[in-house]
Amino acid sequence: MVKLNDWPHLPTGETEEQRARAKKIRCVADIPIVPSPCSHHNPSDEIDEVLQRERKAKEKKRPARKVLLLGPSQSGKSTWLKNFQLLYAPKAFHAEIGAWRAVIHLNLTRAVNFIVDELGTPSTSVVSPTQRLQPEFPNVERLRIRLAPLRQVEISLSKCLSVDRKAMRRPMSVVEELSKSESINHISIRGGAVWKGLTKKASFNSTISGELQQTRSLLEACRDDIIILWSEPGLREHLIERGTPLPDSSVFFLDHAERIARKDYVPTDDDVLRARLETIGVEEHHITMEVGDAKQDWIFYDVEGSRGQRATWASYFDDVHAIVFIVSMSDFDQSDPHEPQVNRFVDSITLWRSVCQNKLISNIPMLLFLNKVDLLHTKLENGTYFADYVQDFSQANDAKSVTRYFKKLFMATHEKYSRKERSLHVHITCAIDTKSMSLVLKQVKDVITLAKLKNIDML
Ligand SMILES: Nc1nc2c(ncn2[C@@H]2O[C@H](COP(=O)(O)OP(=O)(O)OP(=O)(O)O)[C@@H](O)[C@H]2O)c(=O)[nH]1
Ligand SMILES: [Mg+2]
Repeated sequence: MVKLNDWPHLPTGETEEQRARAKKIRCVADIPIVPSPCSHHNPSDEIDEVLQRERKAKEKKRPARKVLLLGPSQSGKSTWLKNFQLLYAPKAFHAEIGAWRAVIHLNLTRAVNFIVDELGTPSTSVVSPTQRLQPEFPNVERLRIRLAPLRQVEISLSKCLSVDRKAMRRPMSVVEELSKSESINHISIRGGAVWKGLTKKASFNSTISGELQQTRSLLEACRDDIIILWSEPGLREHLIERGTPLPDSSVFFLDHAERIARKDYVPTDDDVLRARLETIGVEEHHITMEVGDAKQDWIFYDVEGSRGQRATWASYFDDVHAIVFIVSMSDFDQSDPHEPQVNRFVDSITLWRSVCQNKLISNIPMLLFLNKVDLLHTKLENGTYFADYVQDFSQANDAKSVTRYFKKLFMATHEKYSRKERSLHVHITCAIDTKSMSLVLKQVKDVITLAKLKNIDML
Protein backbone atom coordinates (compact mmCIF):
# COMPACT_ATOMS: atom_id res chain seq x y z
CA MET A 1 0.00 0.00 0.00
CA VAL A 2 1.38 3.40 -0.93
CA LYS A 3 1.50 5.82 1.97
CA LEU A 4 0.48 9.43 1.50
CA ASN A 5 4.07 10.56 2.06
CA ASP A 6 5.37 8.32 -0.72
CA TRP A 7 3.46 10.27 -3.33
CA PRO A 8 5.14 12.92 -5.45
CA HIS A 9 3.87 16.51 -5.38
CA LEU A 10 3.21 16.64 -1.65
CA PRO A 11 1.23 19.72 -0.70
CA THR A 12 3.55 22.35 0.77
CA GLY A 13 0.83 24.22 2.60
CA GLU A 14 1.12 26.96 -0.01
CA THR A 15 -1.94 27.48 -2.19
CA GLU A 16 -1.60 27.37 -5.97
CA GLU A 17 -2.31 31.10 -6.10
CA GLN A 18 0.38 31.91 -3.52
CA ARG A 19 2.89 29.88 -5.53
CA ALA A 20 1.88 31.57 -8.80
CA ARG A 21 2.10 34.97 -7.17
CA ALA A 22 5.58 34.28 -5.77
CA LYS A 23 6.70 33.04 -9.20
CA LYS A 24 5.25 36.11 -10.91
CA ILE A 25 6.96 38.45 -8.42
CA ARG A 26 10.26 36.70 -9.16
CA CYS A 27 9.66 37.12 -12.91
CA VAL A 28 8.73 40.79 -12.54
CA ALA A 29 11.82 41.37 -10.39
CA ASP A 30 13.99 39.97 -13.22
CA ILE A 31 12.67 42.54 -15.70
CA PRO A 32 14.76 45.77 -15.78
CA ILE A 33 12.69 48.51 -14.22
CA VAL A 34 11.81 51.28 -16.64
CA PRO A 35 10.42 54.39 -14.97
CA SER A 36 6.70 54.57 -15.66
CA PRO A 37 5.25 57.66 -17.30
CA CYS A 38 2.36 57.45 -14.87
CA SER A 39 3.20 58.65 -11.37
CA HIS A 40 0.41 56.43 -9.81
CA HIS A 41 1.65 53.23 -11.38
CA ASN A 42 1.75 50.39 -8.88
CA PRO A 43 3.66 47.21 -9.92
CA SER A 44 1.63 45.17 -7.43
CA ASP A 45 -1.62 46.11 -9.24
CA GLU A 46 -0.06 45.02 -12.50
CA ILE A 47 0.86 41.65 -10.99
CA ASP A 48 -2.65 41.26 -9.65
CA GLU A 49 -4.14 42.04 -13.05
CA VAL A 50 -1.87 39.54 -14.81
CA LEU A 51 -2.68 36.91 -12.21
CA GLN A 52 -6.39 37.55 -12.46
CA ARG A 53 -6.29 37.25 -16.26
CA GLU A 54 -4.33 34.03 -15.99
CA ARG A 55 -6.67 32.67 -13.34
CA LYS A 56 -9.71 33.39 -15.50
CA ALA A 57 -8.13 31.73 -18.51
CA LYS A 58 -7.16 28.75 -16.34
CA GLU A 59 -10.64 28.49 -14.83
CA LYS A 60 -12.14 28.14 -18.28
CA LYS A 61 -10.13 25.04 -19.03
CA ARG A 62 -9.33 23.70 -15.56
CA PRO A 63 -9.80 19.97 -15.53
CA ALA A 64 -12.07 18.55 -12.84
CA ARG A 65 -11.22 15.79 -10.40
CA LYS A 66 -13.47 12.88 -11.22
CA VAL A 67 -14.60 10.36 -8.66
CA LEU A 68 -16.79 7.29 -9.09
CA LEU A 69 -18.88 6.26 -6.07
CA LEU A 70 -19.55 2.53 -6.04
CA GLY A 71 -21.11 0.05 -3.62
CA PRO A 72 -24.25 -1.93 -2.96
CA SER A 73 -27.65 -0.33 -2.55
CA GLN A 74 -28.23 1.63 0.70
CA SER A 75 -24.57 1.45 1.70
CA GLY A 76 -24.39 5.26 2.01
CA LYS A 77 -22.95 6.50 -1.32
CA SER A 78 -25.29 9.46 -1.72
CA THR A 79 -24.89 10.30 1.98
CA TRP A 80 -21.09 10.32 1.53
CA LEU A 81 -21.54 12.80 -1.31
CA LYS A 82 -23.83 15.02 0.76
CA ASN A 83 -21.08 15.19 3.40
CA PHE A 84 -18.54 16.22 0.77
CA GLN A 85 -20.82 18.97 -0.50
CA LEU A 86 -21.64 20.16 3.01
CA LEU A 87 -17.93 20.43 3.81
CA TYR A 88 -16.61 21.97 0.60
CA ALA A 89 -19.61 23.64 -1.05
CA PRO A 90 -21.88 24.59 1.87
CA LYS A 91 -23.61 27.42 -0.01
CA ALA A 92 -24.67 25.10 -2.82
CA PHE A 93 -25.72 22.50 -0.22
CA HIS A 94 -27.89 24.98 1.67
CA ALA A 95 -29.36 26.39 -1.54
CA GLU A 96 -30.97 22.98 -2.05
CA ILE A 97 -32.54 22.81 1.42
CA GLY A 98 -36.01 23.65 0.06
CA ALA A 99 -35.95 20.65 -2.25
CA TRP A 100 -34.74 18.45 0.61
CA ARG A 101 -37.70 19.59 2.73
CA ALA A 102 -40.05 17.99 0.21
CA VAL A 103 -37.95 14.78 0.22
CA ILE A 104 -37.97 14.66 4.03
CA HIS A 105 -41.73 15.23 4.09
CA LEU A 106 -42.03 12.37 1.62
CA ASN A 107 -39.87 10.15 3.90
CA LEU A 108 -42.09 10.96 6.90
CA THR A 109 -45.36 10.56 5.01
CA ARG A 110 -44.27 7.25 3.51
CA ALA A 111 -43.37 5.99 6.99
CA VAL A 112 -46.79 6.92 8.43
CA ASN A 113 -48.72 5.43 5.48
CA PHE A 114 -46.59 2.30 5.72
CA ILE A 115 -47.41 1.84 9.43
CA VAL A 116 -51.13 2.42 8.87
CA ASP A 117 -51.08 -0.15 6.04
CA GLU A 118 -49.13 -2.67 8.09
CA LEU A 119 -51.50 -2.39 11.04
CA GLY A 120 -54.49 -2.69 8.75
CA THR A 121 -53.22 -5.76 6.95
CA PRO A 122 -53.74 -9.05 8.73
CA SER A 123 -50.85 -11.47 8.66
CA THR A 124 -53.11 -14.13 7.12
CA SER A 125 -55.00 -13.83 3.81
CA VAL A 126 -57.96 -11.57 3.01
CA VAL A 127 -60.59 -11.08 5.74
CA SER A 128 -63.66 -8.91 6.07
CA PRO A 129 -63.19 -5.16 6.77
CA THR A 130 -64.30 -5.59 10.41
CA GLN A 131 -61.40 -7.93 10.96
CA ARG A 132 -58.84 -5.53 9.45
CA LEU A 133 -57.77 -4.13 12.80
CA GLN A 134 -54.84 -5.51 14.75
CA PRO A 135 -56.49 -6.20 18.14
CA GLU A 136 -53.59 -4.76 20.17
CA PHE A 137 -53.94 -1.31 18.51
CA PRO A 138 -57.59 -0.27 19.03
CA ASN A 139 -56.86 3.41 18.20
CA VAL A 140 -55.57 2.66 14.77
CA GLU A 141 -58.89 2.57 12.91
CA ARG A 142 -59.67 6.09 14.13
CA LEU A 143 -56.14 7.28 13.29
CA ARG A 144 -56.37 5.69 9.86
CA ILE A 145 -59.33 7.92 9.02
CA ARG A 146 -57.73 11.02 10.49
CA LEU A 147 -54.43 10.37 8.68
CA ALA A 148 -56.11 9.62 5.33
CA PRO A 149 -55.05 13.02 3.84
CA LEU A 150 -51.44 11.78 3.97
CA ARG A 151 -52.20 9.50 1.00
CA GLN A 152 -52.73 12.60 -1.09
CA VAL A 153 -49.65 14.25 0.44
CA GLU A 154 -47.53 11.29 -0.64
CA ILE A 155 -48.83 11.45 -4.20
CA SER A 156 -48.48 15.23 -4.42
CA LEU A 157 -44.91 15.23 -3.12
CA SER A 158 -43.91 12.50 -5.55
CA LYS A 159 -45.45 14.50 -8.37
CA CYS A 160 -43.75 17.75 -7.35
CA LEU A 161 -40.37 16.10 -6.99
CA SER A 162 -40.60 14.52 -10.40
CA VAL A 163 -38.91 16.60 -13.04
CA ASP A 164 -40.92 15.12 -15.85
CA ARG A 165 -44.13 17.02 -15.15
CA LYS A 166 -45.71 15.95 -18.42
CA ALA A 167 -45.31 12.29 -17.55
CA MET A 168 -46.69 12.94 -14.09
CA ARG A 169 -49.92 14.39 -15.48
CA ARG A 170 -51.13 10.82 -15.67
CA PRO A 171 -52.21 10.36 -12.05
CA MET A 172 -52.57 6.60 -12.40
CA SER A 173 -48.89 6.14 -13.16
CA VAL A 174 -48.02 7.92 -9.93
CA VAL A 175 -50.30 5.73 -7.89
CA GLU A 176 -49.02 2.67 -9.69
CA GLU A 177 -45.47 3.68 -8.98
CA LEU A 178 -46.17 4.17 -5.28
CA SER A 179 -47.99 0.91 -4.88
CA LYS A 180 -45.29 -0.90 -6.85
CA SER A 181 -42.65 -0.04 -4.24
CA GLU A 182 -41.91 -3.25 -2.44
CA SER A 183 -40.34 -1.67 0.56
CA ILE A 184 -40.46 1.57 2.48
CA ASN A 185 -36.78 2.09 1.67
CA HIS A 186 -37.49 2.54 -2.01
CA ILE A 187 -38.14 6.22 -2.14
CA SER A 188 -37.11 7.10 -5.64
CA ILE A 189 -37.76 9.95 -7.96
CA ARG A 190 -37.35 9.80 -11.69
CA GLY A 191 -35.15 12.37 -13.38
CA GLY A 192 -31.85 12.07 -11.51
CA ALA A 193 -30.48 14.98 -9.53
CA VAL A 194 -32.42 17.57 -11.54
CA TRP A 195 -35.18 17.51 -8.91
CA LYS A 196 -32.92 19.72 -6.82
CA GLY A 197 -33.99 22.58 -9.07
CA LEU A 198 -37.36 22.25 -7.37
CA THR A 199 -36.77 25.29 -5.18
CA LYS A 200 -36.11 27.44 -8.20
CA LYS A 201 -38.98 25.89 -10.14
CA ALA A 202 -41.33 26.40 -7.22
CA SER A 203 -40.58 30.11 -7.10
CA PHE A 204 -41.78 30.67 -10.66
CA ASN A 205 -44.18 27.80 -11.08
CA SER A 206 -47.24 28.68 -9.06
CA THR A 207 -48.83 25.23 -9.51
CA ILE A 208 -45.89 23.43 -7.86
CA SER A 209 -45.56 26.12 -5.23
CA GLY A 210 -49.28 25.91 -4.38
CA GLU A 211 -49.15 22.12 -4.26
CA LEU A 212 -46.17 22.14 -1.91
CA GLN A 213 -47.86 24.72 0.36
CA GLN A 214 -50.90 22.48 0.53
CA THR A 215 -48.85 19.40 1.46
CA ARG A 216 -47.26 21.41 4.28
CA SER A 217 -50.67 22.51 5.58
CA LEU A 218 -52.01 18.95 5.45
CA LEU A 219 -48.96 17.59 7.22
CA GLU A 220 -49.30 20.16 9.96
CA ALA A 221 -52.99 19.29 10.34
CA CYS A 222 -52.01 15.62 10.79
CA ARG A 223 -49.07 16.36 13.11
CA ASP A 224 -50.74 15.48 16.43
CA ASP A 225 -52.17 12.25 15.05
CA ILE A 226 -48.77 11.22 13.66
CA ILE A 227 -47.31 11.73 17.13
CA ILE A 228 -50.16 9.72 18.72
CA LEU A 229 -49.71 6.89 16.21
CA TRP A 230 -45.95 6.72 16.70
CA SER A 231 -46.30 6.67 20.51
CA GLU A 232 -48.65 3.63 20.48
CA PRO A 233 -47.10 1.25 23.02
CA GLY A 234 -45.54 -1.83 21.44
CA LEU A 235 -45.78 -0.52 17.88
CA ARG A 236 -42.09 -0.79 16.99
CA GLU A 237 -41.81 -4.29 18.48
CA HIS A 238 -44.97 -5.32 16.62
CA LEU A 239 -43.48 -4.24 13.28
CA ILE A 240 -40.25 -6.11 14.03
CA GLU A 241 -42.22 -9.26 14.94
CA ARG A 242 -44.14 -8.99 11.67
CA GLY A 243 -40.81 -8.92 9.83
CA THR A 244 -41.41 -5.35 8.61
CA PRO A 245 -39.11 -3.22 10.80
CA LEU A 246 -38.87 0.43 9.89
CA PRO A 247 -35.58 1.63 8.40
CA ASP A 248 -33.40 3.70 10.70
CA SER A 249 -34.09 6.91 8.75
CA SER A 250 -37.90 6.47 9.06
CA VAL A 251 -37.53 6.02 12.82
CA PHE A 252 -35.49 9.24 12.95
CA PHE A 253 -38.11 11.27 11.05
CA LEU A 254 -40.99 9.83 13.10
CA ASP A 255 -39.10 10.66 16.30
CA HIS A 256 -38.82 14.26 15.04
CA ALA A 257 -42.35 14.50 13.57
CA GLU A 258 -43.31 17.28 15.97
CA ARG A 259 -40.66 19.53 14.37
CA ILE A 260 -40.76 18.22 10.79
CA ALA A 261 -44.54 18.40 10.30
CA ARG A 262 -44.68 22.08 11.29
CA LYS A 263 -45.55 24.40 8.43
CA ASP A 264 -42.48 26.58 9.02
CA TYR A 265 -40.10 23.60 9.13
CA VAL A 266 -36.60 24.17 7.77
CA PRO A 267 -34.44 21.02 7.47
CA THR A 268 -31.22 20.85 9.45
CA ASP A 269 -28.01 19.44 7.96
CA ASP A 270 -28.61 16.25 9.96
CA ASP A 271 -32.10 15.89 8.50
CA VAL A 272 -30.72 16.11 4.97
CA LEU A 273 -28.09 13.47 5.71
CA ARG A 274 -30.78 11.14 7.05
CA ALA A 275 -33.13 11.61 4.09
CA ARG A 276 -33.44 8.50 1.97
CA LEU A 277 -33.70 8.96 -1.76
CA GLU A 278 -32.75 6.02 -3.91
CA THR A 279 -30.39 6.93 -6.74
CA ILE A 280 -31.75 6.04 -10.15
CA GLY A 281 -29.19 5.06 -12.81
CA VAL A 282 -25.97 7.08 -12.59
CA GLU A 283 -26.19 10.67 -11.39
CA GLU A 284 -23.46 13.16 -12.30
CA HIS A 285 -22.82 15.84 -9.67
CA HIS A 286 -20.62 18.89 -10.32
CA ILE A 287 -19.23 20.49 -7.19
CA THR A 288 -17.14 23.64 -7.19
CA MET A 289 -15.20 24.17 -3.99
CA GLU A 290 -16.28 27.20 -2.02
CA VAL A 291 -13.77 26.77 0.78
CA GLY A 292 -10.12 25.79 0.89
CA ASP A 293 -8.86 25.47 -2.68
CA ALA A 294 -11.70 27.61 -3.99
CA LYS A 295 -12.76 27.13 -7.61
CA GLN A 296 -11.52 23.57 -7.76
CA ASP A 297 -14.01 21.52 -9.77
CA TRP A 298 -15.07 18.03 -8.84
CA ILE A 299 -17.31 15.64 -10.71
CA PHE A 300 -18.86 12.74 -8.83
CA TYR A 301 -20.64 9.85 -10.48
CA ASP A 302 -23.10 8.49 -7.90
CA VAL A 303 -24.47 5.13 -8.99
CA GLU A 304 -27.60 3.17 -8.19
CA GLY A 305 -26.35 0.25 -6.12
CA SER A 306 -29.08 -2.29 -6.90
CA ARG A 307 -27.89 -5.57 -8.39
CA GLY A 308 -29.70 -5.14 -11.69
CA GLN A 309 -27.95 -1.84 -12.44
CA ARG A 310 -24.31 -2.72 -11.96
CA ALA A 311 -23.57 -3.51 -15.61
CA THR A 312 -24.04 0.19 -16.41
CA TRP A 313 -21.17 1.24 -14.12
CA ALA A 314 -18.43 0.10 -16.51
CA SER A 315 -19.00 2.97 -18.94
CA TYR A 316 -17.64 5.34 -16.25
CA PHE A 317 -14.52 3.30 -15.47
CA ASP A 318 -12.08 4.75 -17.98
CA ASP A 319 -12.38 8.39 -17.01
CA VAL A 320 -12.00 8.75 -13.22
CA HIS A 321 -9.13 9.63 -10.91
CA ALA A 322 -10.33 7.59 -7.94
CA ILE A 323 -12.95 5.09 -6.91
CA VAL A 324 -14.75 5.44 -3.61
CA PHE A 325 -16.30 2.11 -2.64
CA ILE A 326 -18.81 2.16 0.22
CA VAL A 327 -20.04 -0.88 2.14
CA SER A 328 -22.52 -1.05 4.97
CA MET A 329 -21.23 -3.15 7.87
CA SER A 330 -24.64 -3.32 9.54
CA ASP A 331 -26.74 -5.28 7.04
CA PHE A 332 -24.99 -8.65 7.35
CA ASP A 333 -28.28 -10.15 8.65
CA GLN A 334 -30.39 -8.82 5.76
CA SER A 335 -31.11 -10.06 2.28
CA ASP A 336 -31.42 -8.16 -0.97
CA PRO A 337 -34.96 -6.72 -1.29
CA HIS A 338 -35.25 -7.97 -4.87
CA GLU A 339 -33.50 -11.31 -4.38
CA PRO A 340 -34.27 -12.72 -0.92
CA GLN A 341 -31.79 -15.58 -1.38
CA VAL A 342 -28.87 -13.10 -1.62
CA ASN A 343 -27.36 -12.10 1.73
CA ARG A 344 -26.16 -8.48 1.75
CA PHE A 345 -22.79 -9.22 3.35
CA VAL A 346 -22.05 -11.87 0.70
CA ASP A 347 -23.24 -9.47 -2.01
CA SER A 348 -20.89 -6.72 -0.73
CA ILE A 349 -17.76 -8.84 -0.67
CA THR A 350 -18.57 -10.42 -4.06
CA LEU A 351 -19.08 -6.99 -5.59
CA TRP A 352 -15.84 -5.71 -4.03
CA ARG A 353 -13.95 -8.67 -5.49
CA SER A 354 -15.29 -8.03 -8.99
CA VAL A 355 -14.41 -4.32 -8.75
CA CYS A 356 -10.87 -5.19 -7.56
CA GLN A 357 -10.26 -7.60 -10.43
CA ASN A 358 -11.72 -5.41 -13.18
CA LYS A 359 -8.91 -4.66 -15.60
CA LEU A 360 -10.39 -1.34 -16.79
CA ILE A 361 -9.72 0.19 -13.38
CA SER A 362 -6.60 -1.72 -12.36
CA ASN A 363 -4.59 1.56 -12.14
CA ILE A 364 -7.18 3.62 -10.30
CA PRO A 365 -6.63 4.29 -6.59
CA MET A 366 -9.32 2.90 -4.32
CA LEU A 367 -10.82 4.40 -1.21
CA LEU A 368 -12.81 1.90 0.79
CA PHE A 369 -15.38 3.08 3.34
CA LEU A 370 -16.67 0.53 5.84
CA ASN A 371 -19.78 2.45 6.77
CA LYS A 372 -22.69 2.39 9.25
CA VAL A 373 -20.44 1.54 12.17
CA ASP A 374 -23.06 3.14 14.50
CA LEU A 375 -25.78 0.72 13.35
CA LEU A 376 -23.36 -2.21 13.58
CA HIS A 377 -22.65 -1.26 17.18
CA THR A 378 -26.37 -1.03 18.07
CA LYS A 379 -27.22 -4.28 16.31
CA LEU A 380 -24.52 -6.28 18.11
CA GLU A 381 -25.39 -4.66 21.45
CA ASN A 382 -29.02 -5.69 20.93
CA GLY A 383 -27.95 -9.33 20.74
CA THR A 384 -27.59 -10.13 17.03
CA TYR A 385 -24.66 -12.52 16.55
CA PHE A 386 -22.36 -11.79 13.63
CA ALA A 387 -21.15 -15.41 13.68
CA ASP A 388 -24.71 -16.62 13.01
CA TYR A 389 -24.40 -15.08 9.53
CA VAL A 390 -20.67 -15.23 8.85
CA GLN A 391 -19.43 -18.68 9.66
CA ASP A 392 -15.68 -18.13 9.68
CA PHE A 393 -15.96 -15.40 12.32
CA SER A 394 -15.00 -16.68 15.74
CA GLN A 395 -14.07 -13.59 17.75
CA ALA A 396 -15.97 -11.55 20.32
CA ASN A 397 -19.36 -10.27 19.20
CA ASP A 398 -18.46 -6.59 19.51
CA ALA A 399 -18.13 -3.75 17.02
CA LYS A 400 -14.34 -3.58 17.38
CA SER A 401 -13.79 -7.25 16.49
CA VAL A 402 -16.34 -7.24 13.67
CA THR A 403 -14.91 -4.04 12.18
CA ARG A 404 -11.42 -5.58 12.33
CA TYR A 405 -12.77 -8.67 10.53
CA PHE A 406 -14.35 -6.52 7.78
CA LYS A 407 -11.15 -4.55 7.29
CA LYS A 408 -8.95 -7.64 7.10
CA LEU A 409 -11.28 -9.43 4.69
CA PHE A 410 -11.70 -6.50 2.32
CA MET A 411 -7.99 -5.66 2.32
CA ALA A 412 -7.03 -9.30 1.68
CA THR A 413 -9.53 -9.47 -1.19
CA HIS A 414 -8.05 -6.31 -2.69
CA GLU A 415 -4.55 -7.70 -2.38
CA LYS A 416 -5.49 -11.06 -3.89
CA TYR A 417 -7.66 -9.94 -6.80
CA SER A 418 -6.10 -6.64 -7.92
CA ARG A 419 -4.29 -7.10 -11.22
CA LYS A 420 -1.61 -4.53 -10.40
CA GLU A 421 -0.24 -2.93 -7.29
CA ARG A 422 -2.24 0.19 -6.45
CA SER A 423 -3.11 2.25 -3.42
CA LEU A 424 -5.97 1.36 -1.11
CA HIS A 425 -7.10 3.65 1.70
CA VAL A 426 -9.55 2.22 4.22
CA HIS A 427 -11.81 4.24 6.52
CA ILE A 428 -14.32 3.14 9.15
CA THR A 429 -17.20 5.61 9.08
CA CYS A 430 -20.61 6.68 10.22
CA ALA A 431 -21.77 8.81 7.29
CA ILE A 432 -24.43 10.65 9.30
CA ASP A 433 -21.79 11.99 11.70
CA THR A 434 -20.64 15.16 9.95
CA LYS A 435 -17.85 15.90 12.40
CA SER A 436 -15.97 12.64 11.98
CA MET A 437 -16.75 12.59 8.24
CA SER A 438 -15.18 16.03 7.76
CA LEU A 439 -11.85 14.76 9.15
CA VAL A 440 -11.92 11.75 6.84
CA LEU A 441 -12.96 13.77 3.79
CA LYS A 442 -10.05 16.19 4.22
CA GLN A 443 -7.65 13.25 3.86
CA VAL A 444 -9.68 11.87 0.97
CA LYS A 445 -9.53 15.18 -0.87
CA ASP A 446 -5.73 15.20 -0.66
CA VAL A 447 -5.45 11.59 -1.80
CA ILE A 448 -7.67 12.19 -4.82
CA THR A 449 -5.91 15.43 -5.72
CA LEU A 450 -2.58 13.61 -5.64
CA ALA A 451 -4.03 10.79 -7.71
CA LYS A 452 -5.10 13.31 -10.32
CA LEU A 453 -1.65 14.93 -10.40
CA LYS A 454 -0.07 11.52 -10.79
CA ASN A 455 -2.52 10.74 -13.59
CA ILE A 456 -1.49 13.94 -15.44
CA ASP A 457 2.18 13.03 -14.97
CA MET A 458 1.56 9.69 -16.60
CA LEU A 459 0.00 11.24 -19.72
N1 LIG B 1 -27.32 5.32 10.87
C1 LIG B 1 -26.67 5.49 9.71
N2 LIG B 1 -27.38 5.72 8.59
C2 LIG B 1 -26.69 5.90 7.44
C3 LIG B 1 -25.28 5.87 7.38
N3 LIG B 1 -24.91 6.08 6.08
C4 LIG B 1 -26.03 6.25 5.39
N4 LIG B 1 -27.12 6.14 6.20
C5 LIG B 1 -28.54 6.21 5.83
O1 LIG B 1 -28.80 5.08 4.99
C6 LIG B 1 -29.78 5.41 4.01
C7 LIG B 1 -29.26 5.00 2.64
O2 LIG B 1 -28.16 5.82 2.30
P1 LIG B 1 -27.90 6.31 0.79
O3 LIG B 1 -26.75 7.25 0.86
O4 LIG B 1 -29.16 6.77 0.16
O5 LIG B 1 -27.45 4.92 0.13
P2 LIG B 1 -26.94 4.68 -1.37
O6 LIG B 1 -25.72 3.82 -1.27
O7 LIG B 1 -26.79 5.96 -2.08
O8 LIG B 1 -28.14 3.81 -1.96
P3 LIG B 1 -28.64 3.67 -3.50
O9 LIG B 1 -28.83 5.04 -4.04
O10 LIG B 1 -29.91 2.91 -3.38
O11 LIG B 1 -27.60 2.88 -4.23
C8 LIG B 1 -30.05 6.91 4.16
O12 LIG B 1 -31.26 7.09 4.87
C9 LIG B 1 -28.89 7.42 4.99
O13 LIG B 1 -29.24 8.51 5.81
C10 LIG B 1 -24.55 5.62 8.58
O14 LIG B 1 -23.31 5.54 8.63
N5 LIG B 1 -25.31 5.43 9.72
MG1 LIG C 1 -27.71 6.77 -3.72
